[in-house]
Amino acid sequence: MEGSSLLSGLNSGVVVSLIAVLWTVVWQNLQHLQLQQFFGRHLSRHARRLAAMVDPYLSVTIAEYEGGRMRRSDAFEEVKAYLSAACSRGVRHLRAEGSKDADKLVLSMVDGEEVADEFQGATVWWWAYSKSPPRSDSAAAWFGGGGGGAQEERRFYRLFFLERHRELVLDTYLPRVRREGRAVMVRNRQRKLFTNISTHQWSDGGYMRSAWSHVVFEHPKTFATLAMDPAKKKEITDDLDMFKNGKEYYARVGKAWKRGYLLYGPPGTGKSAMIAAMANYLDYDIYDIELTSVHSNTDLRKLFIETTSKSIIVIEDIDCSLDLTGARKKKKATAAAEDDKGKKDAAAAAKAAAGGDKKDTSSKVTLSGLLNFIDGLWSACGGERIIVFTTNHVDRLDPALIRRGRMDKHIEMSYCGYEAFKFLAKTYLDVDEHALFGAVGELLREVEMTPADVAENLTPKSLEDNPDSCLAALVKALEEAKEKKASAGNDRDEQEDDDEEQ
Ligand SMILES: Nc1ncnc2c1ncn2[C@@H]1O[C@H](COP(=O)(O)OP(=O)(O)OP(=O)(O)O)[C@@H](O)[C@H]1O
Ligand SMILES: [Mg+2]
Repeated sequence: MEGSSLLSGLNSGVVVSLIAVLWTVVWQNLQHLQLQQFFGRHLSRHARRLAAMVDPYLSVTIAEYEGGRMRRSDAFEEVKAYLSAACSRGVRHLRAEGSKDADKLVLSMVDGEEVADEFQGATVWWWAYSKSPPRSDSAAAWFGGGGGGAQEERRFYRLFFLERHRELVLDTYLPRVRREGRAVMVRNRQRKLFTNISTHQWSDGGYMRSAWSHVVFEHPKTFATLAMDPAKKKEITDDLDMFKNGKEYYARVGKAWKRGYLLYGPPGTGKSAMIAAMANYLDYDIYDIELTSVHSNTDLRKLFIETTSKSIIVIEDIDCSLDLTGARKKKKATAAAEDDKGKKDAAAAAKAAAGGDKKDTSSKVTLSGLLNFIDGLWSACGGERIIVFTTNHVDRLDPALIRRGRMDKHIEMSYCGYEAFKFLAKTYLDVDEHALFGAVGELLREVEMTPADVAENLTPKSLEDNPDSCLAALVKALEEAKEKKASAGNDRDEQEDDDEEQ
């Protein structure tokens, strides 16, 4: 009793100083023994515990998931990035991830590691730890496959500091950590291409890490290699610039910071290529949603909430992946099956028809669910998102879906014109002028050929190929397409005559 009252009577600051002196002596001796690395960590932890008896430590815990576990915490990522710089100094066991620079690694502490940081004369300690998710092993095994790794543990960073540094740490140090963490993240950022994990594989109620899995996005397509009318291209890049720099504008007019693009046109006209070019231009991530594997409107919302800002959310072939208007739509899609051009829709219609009977595999995402996804209350979460829909048949889409305000900009991707051809010739063959350009221009006016087909014809197929042979191949392909078109026209005329006679 006497001892404890004596201890409590002492000024806590004096005790800490005493311990610090003792500690320095022990430390310097240990250095000679080269055991500092090993003992240092353990002793420092014990010394801290001892000191905590008289001058209590406070702690702040930063969890990987917050807000009802719906979204990965930004603060966690920022602390992780901040510590990656500190890590190279004092930590012995590190976790490594790839970075933008192919030769470099981004390092972070493994669980159980601790690192000290100095700030304006105060020492603070960061400790990384994790906890197992509270659910059964069988459920964990179930979700093992997805890139989200649902069986993985929940991770935390805990910051310890002395009570007398409370204000300094909370008001100055932590905001600085977040700021610096963000700067490190920008430096190391690799762009990612996300795809949604089928909702059938989501956890039912248990702890779930992510609804998305991702790969590093490394598509080479840029606006510089996208063949289209230069004026149109400029219009699109200007629009993207306005969006990217429009934070204040959107706040002023009271709109969520997002923009919808509808890309429509025949297959092979560069819709997907345009999305890749947009992502490269803006330096955004891409979230590619496969709607057929989204089970319900609620799941769609969850997917949306998990997207981060500075991203492009893409739904390709929107008319095929969603049965927007029920039975009427299905009939239309089946009719399209007879249409030569609608091969893709036919496959999708067949898939929808086959899937329609099996209740648990069909998507129950509805038009209203999708509209809510685009401009409901949730769409304002996070900000700075572009939503892109692509379709081959714009006329099949519900007007509500594509009205301005939802899909703000409609971009038609069309067959290859002369300007686009010249651009492709320059890109693929490095020629600005050629005797065959005139013939190609003439033919392109008469037959419709997609930029994808033109590009394929201009691609050298062997070492002997040169601009002359590639352009000749293109002219040949265009002439064949013209003949085919003419004979198809003749056949149709004959058929019509027969019908009339009958
Ligand atoms: N305008 C273009 N400029 C340069 N390359 C193009 C262009 N259009 C298409 N291509 C090339 O043709 C190929 C097919 O294009 P892409 O996949 O973008 O077509 P799409 O419009 O998305 O077709 P689908 O409707 O079938 O999805 C790509 O390799 C792309 O690089
Ligand atoms: Mg495409």
